[in-house]
Amino acid sequence: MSVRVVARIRPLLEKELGKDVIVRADRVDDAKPLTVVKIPSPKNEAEEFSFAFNSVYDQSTSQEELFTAEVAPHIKALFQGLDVTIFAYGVTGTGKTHTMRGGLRLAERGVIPRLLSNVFRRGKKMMKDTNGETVVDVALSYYEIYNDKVFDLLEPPEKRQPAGLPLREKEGKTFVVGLSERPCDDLKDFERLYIEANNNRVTAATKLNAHSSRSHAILRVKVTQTSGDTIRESTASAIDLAGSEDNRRTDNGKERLVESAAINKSLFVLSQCVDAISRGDKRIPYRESKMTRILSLGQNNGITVMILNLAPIRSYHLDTLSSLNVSSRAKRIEVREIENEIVFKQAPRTNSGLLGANIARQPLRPLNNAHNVHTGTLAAAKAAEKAEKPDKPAKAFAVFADKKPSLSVRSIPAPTAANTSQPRQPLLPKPTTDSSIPAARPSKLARPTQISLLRPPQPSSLQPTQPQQPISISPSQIEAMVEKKVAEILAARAAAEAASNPQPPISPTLPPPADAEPTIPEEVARRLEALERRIESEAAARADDDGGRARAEGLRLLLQARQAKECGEDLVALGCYEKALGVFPGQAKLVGKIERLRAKLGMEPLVCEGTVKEKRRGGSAGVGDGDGEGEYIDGTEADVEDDEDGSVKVVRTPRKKNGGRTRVVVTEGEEEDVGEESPKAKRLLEIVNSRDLGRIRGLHGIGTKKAQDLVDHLTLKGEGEGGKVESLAQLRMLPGMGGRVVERAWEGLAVQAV
Ligand SMILES: Nc1ncnc2c1ncn2[C@@H]1O[C@H](COP(=O)(O)OP(=O)(O)OP(=O)(O)O)[C@@H](O)[C@H]1O
Repeated sequence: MSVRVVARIRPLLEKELGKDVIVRADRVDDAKPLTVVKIPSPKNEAEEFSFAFNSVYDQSTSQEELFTAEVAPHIKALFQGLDVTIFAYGVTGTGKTHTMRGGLRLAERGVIPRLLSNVFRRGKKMMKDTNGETVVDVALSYYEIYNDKVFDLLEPPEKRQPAGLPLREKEGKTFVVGLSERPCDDLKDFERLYIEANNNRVTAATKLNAHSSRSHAILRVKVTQTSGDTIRESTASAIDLAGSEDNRRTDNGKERLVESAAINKSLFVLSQCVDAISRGDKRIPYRESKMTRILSLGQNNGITVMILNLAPIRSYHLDTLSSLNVSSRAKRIEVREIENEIVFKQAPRTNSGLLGANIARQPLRPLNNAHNVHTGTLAAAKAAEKAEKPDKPAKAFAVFADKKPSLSVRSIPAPTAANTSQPRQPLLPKPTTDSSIPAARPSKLARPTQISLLRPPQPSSLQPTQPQQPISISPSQIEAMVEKKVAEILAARAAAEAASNPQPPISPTLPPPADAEPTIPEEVARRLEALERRIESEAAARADDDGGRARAEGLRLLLQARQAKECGEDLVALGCYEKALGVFPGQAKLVGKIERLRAKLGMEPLVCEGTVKEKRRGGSAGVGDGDGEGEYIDGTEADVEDDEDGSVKVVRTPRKKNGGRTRVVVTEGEEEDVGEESPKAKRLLEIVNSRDLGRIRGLHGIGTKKAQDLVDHLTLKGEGEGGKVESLAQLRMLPGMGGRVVERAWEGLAVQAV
């Protein structure tokens, strides 16, 4: 379930030679490999955003290098029964298809043909090594998701049903019903099938890419190992996602626009899923698109590698930023899992084969090893046996999930074996908002796995409590907290010993310590250790580019809001805007957008001072949710314009005396209007309260009848009973008005005022 995220910057295409290159790969220090992507701020060239990944591949990276580093090491795991998913993500024309499929020449072949070649080679070797006792079969399925419909690419297009193939969830996995599967004996077989199938895939020329994929293509390679009466099955999925695109840049016609809307929507849902997972939301919106259902990012068992494809030039600037933001969040899913996965309660099948120099991956959870083993086999029986014993120590998956890091007993869910009917477990959050954690954080693999069992924690650098909090505490505070935690742990141990309780006081799900040494129980030690690393890396990241990160986050939210608006997802857009306001507090245009959306959705107006106070209604996501995303950008106030032309402008003004937090649009008597927007609001109310038919009729969107009704209503009521309208909210409640009418009238005033 770990997600490894790597970025690949493609070289300049011939037509791009001489263009302005703005994306570059970098390293955290000279001795380290490339792990950072740098890109200037869209507004201020002098300022650079940094995004850290598990690995970064620059323009010079060959197909072979990428494959060898990122895919080849997982083939062993595939044969150990783990599912492997590799997917390419990025804006249209950035090299996803090149990465996954590649060219026909040997050196140009992409991940997919190389994967198949390796699978066949390994399968043959296995059969040879076991003198034919183990038989390895490979079968392929290949399908596309086009306009949110699933079509089998191994079937001729004329056989397609317009509605496409349905999806079903079974045993925690998503299946395409009626998908064909073809046995495939060797590379030749594969190439024939694959080339033929690709001809069935929908592609078209757009302005940005002569052969743009208009669908998401999913190749599934099923590896079945039969050995005596045991069968082990695992699947490698290679996914070439269609690229997100800005229709303003692609000159798309009607058909392309429909495709594009479907592509953008599904990619938007994917980014929402990534966000929801990284926030630790209970509800992950997988089901909102077929692609996300199938990808099941973070829900699927096994290994997932996300390859972010990037174009290096300026014309992709905002799109590049947007995909950098999404993917760097996806990386967080992996980071959190790395921290949670070191649990060795059962004898694991080691993944030593994954210990390549480039692999910063965790040993997989032991029970993952039972994945894809058919019931009836020895391994499956063993897995089932384990699953049936809830009292057995299980994977401490929720290390960061417990709000209270006290030493209390936590019940730990029984592990999930693959291909069982376990419902999907919502992922637990890694509560950092960081989008640029230094990728050089040490791999857990590099650490001795027993260390946390035997080694007392080092108090000076551990962070003991409140893992959900953003890291904003000083080193001395950390130290004090650590001292306290360690004291607590020791006290608990002493109490337990005094009570002659042979069990460690922390968690009865853990075995007693190997000796009577005052060691910290494994789970706590592990937790502290993980926190220590997190604090180190986050502090480093924070020191590195605190403000830049916050701004990048703000921009990402604005871009996301815009995308959501385009998809008609007003509620989602509102949530994003409100969060962005947390980053760019008091920003007038942003407040205007929020107000209009709230009015449109029939919600109360925003009440805001500096950062927005949450005022949820109708499920809207608010800001200030304590995840640190609403942090004020230190030292400057950003004035952000999310223009209708799709660009996002960031204008910085000197910090104001009150901390740069402008009070804005306040209604309903909570505070008088003091923000920039207030003149408009006041002016609107003044016109309404004048009861002057002519003036009211002059308001945008208010015709003669509405104006007359309004005047009649106000005249009928005495001042105390609503004869005077005090706020926009009150105005919305009047007969014939409503959110949309008020919004339009207000918008009209805004236009006049400029
Ligand atoms: N690493 C690379 N080396 C050389 N050429 C590349 C590389 N990556 C991409 N290209 C070229 O860039 C162009 C666009 O690449 P590709 O079609 O793979 O983009 P894409 O992301 O799949 O686009 P879409 O989403 O529109 O399908 C192609 O001409 C491809 O050959």
